[in-house]
Amino acid sequence: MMAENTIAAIATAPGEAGIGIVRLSGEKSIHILDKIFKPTKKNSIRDYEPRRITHGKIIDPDTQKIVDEVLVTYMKGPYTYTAEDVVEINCHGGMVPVKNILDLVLRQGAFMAERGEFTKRAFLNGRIDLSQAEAVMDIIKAKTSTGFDVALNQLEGSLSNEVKAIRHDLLEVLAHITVNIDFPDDDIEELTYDKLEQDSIKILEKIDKLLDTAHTGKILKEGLNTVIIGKPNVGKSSLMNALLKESRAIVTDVPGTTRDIIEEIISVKGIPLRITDTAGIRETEDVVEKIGVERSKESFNKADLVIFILNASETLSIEDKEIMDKLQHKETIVLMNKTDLPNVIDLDELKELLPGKSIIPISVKENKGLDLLEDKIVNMVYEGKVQRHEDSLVTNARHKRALEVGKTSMEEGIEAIRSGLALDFVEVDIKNCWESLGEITGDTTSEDMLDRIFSSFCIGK
Ligand SMILES: Nc1nc2c(c(=O)[nH]1)N(C=O)[C@@H](CNc1ccc(C(=O)N[C@@H](CCC(=O)O)C(=O)O)cc1)CN2
Ligand SMILES: Nc1nc2c(ncn2[C@@H]2O[C@H](COP(=O)(O)OP(=O)(O)OP(=O)(O)O)[C@@H](O)[C@H]2O)c(=O)[nH]1
Repeated sequence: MMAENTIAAIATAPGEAGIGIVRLSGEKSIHILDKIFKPTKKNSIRDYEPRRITHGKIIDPDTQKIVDEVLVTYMKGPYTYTAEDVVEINCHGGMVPVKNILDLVLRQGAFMAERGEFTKRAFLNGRIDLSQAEAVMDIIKAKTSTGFDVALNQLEGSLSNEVKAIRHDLLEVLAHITVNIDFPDDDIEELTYDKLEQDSIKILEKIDKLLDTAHTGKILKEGLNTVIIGKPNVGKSSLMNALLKESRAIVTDVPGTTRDIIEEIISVKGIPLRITDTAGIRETEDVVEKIGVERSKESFNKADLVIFILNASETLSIEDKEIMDKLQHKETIVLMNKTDLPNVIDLDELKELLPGKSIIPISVKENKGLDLLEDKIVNMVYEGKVQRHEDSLVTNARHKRALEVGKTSMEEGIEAIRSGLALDFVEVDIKNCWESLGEITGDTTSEDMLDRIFSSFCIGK
């Protein structure tokens, strides 16, 4: 099933680089290449076997000007990334060669690929399912190697296989029901309802098991929004630096903002902590005012985790207590820093002020207690539910919703079975569940939804 248009896009990131790649996919790929490529050793690209890289020059057929010296590969469908004919032109890196070659192939009849269109074609042509296509994007966007592992796992079909297995079970139940609707028999019916209930409960349990991985999966993929809070001089920056040093972290300035919101991503045993901080606020002396500043308020409200730092060598101040008041409904880890100095904080009083919060004594200066902090974060994230990150199968909010909707249908189905409702009612619920789960693999996903999903991809993917 070939799409009509041959599409083209720059596949590599913009900017200075060793090599840049322009990729084409579709029936006319080779035809277009033929018009603009002059191989060094042969007369035509067709003289070469597919999947062999070929040296030559891209020449503008209108002006006969050399556009660049390149290596090209053509791959014959259907055994390619998109399952269509694919051509990749490896030119010199940098903005000019890729842009000129893209312009040239567009002039020769290729269409500019939409975001995610190569991967969309791989999906539409049946090479991968929807959750695998989404995994490609997660791979590109991964911020830690654990996040990457989870996405690669999904690309390999870990989630798809689970979902397919559940949908298979659902079909069996549906077949069972159909037989009973078509050949109703009172004697068998008693038995059937019992078996039906058991089978349905088993399916529900499988859905629940998948849903249990969603909490961890989301964090591994998107990171834990974290705010470090504490009055001036308690050691916030020191803690950040200490964590950064241990994590070989990826530091990013979020582009498009006025430099004042800085987000740093720290990897704590593979868990990405997205630490947002507002640079300007650091200069304000007044802690209450700090929290009052709109932006820090926002990041505080949004935070999944608050790390609150106290200075163990100073008695609790009003500022400390004002921060504590705001922590009640927040997942918080309390750090008593500077424990290398004489401790003057009354631990019992502190525990009373911070009911239910974990309090960890540390000394950033002497590098003590940081491992306890890291362990605490790891435990919080995994919640004792998922043991290894490989088991985090659900990482995507869309998949989670589909599972939740499927779960509700299944629960309604079981309820209908228990109330002894007619099989037609049960059938509807189970069918609904089957359809919801099909949205994960893309079997029952609407056109609109597909457009929405792929439009969030990178250009050239
Ligand atoms: N140059 C280049 N590098 C790349 C990609 C690419 O498209 N081009 N990829 C893009 O993301 C990734 C590799 N992913 C790919 C996945 C499947 C196929 C593919 O041709 N699959 C066929 C044939 C397999 C075979 O028989 O050898 C298939 O599954 O039918 C190619 C690349 C990473 N590196
Ligand atoms: N003795 C001791 N000093 C520490 C420790 N951690 C940090 N400090 C020192 O405390 C001072 C303040 O540390 P910072 O990390 O700048 O504190 P901060 O909370 O970021 O300060 P502000 O940016 O003003 O809010 C520095 O001189 C650090 O060297 C510790 O565990 N023990």
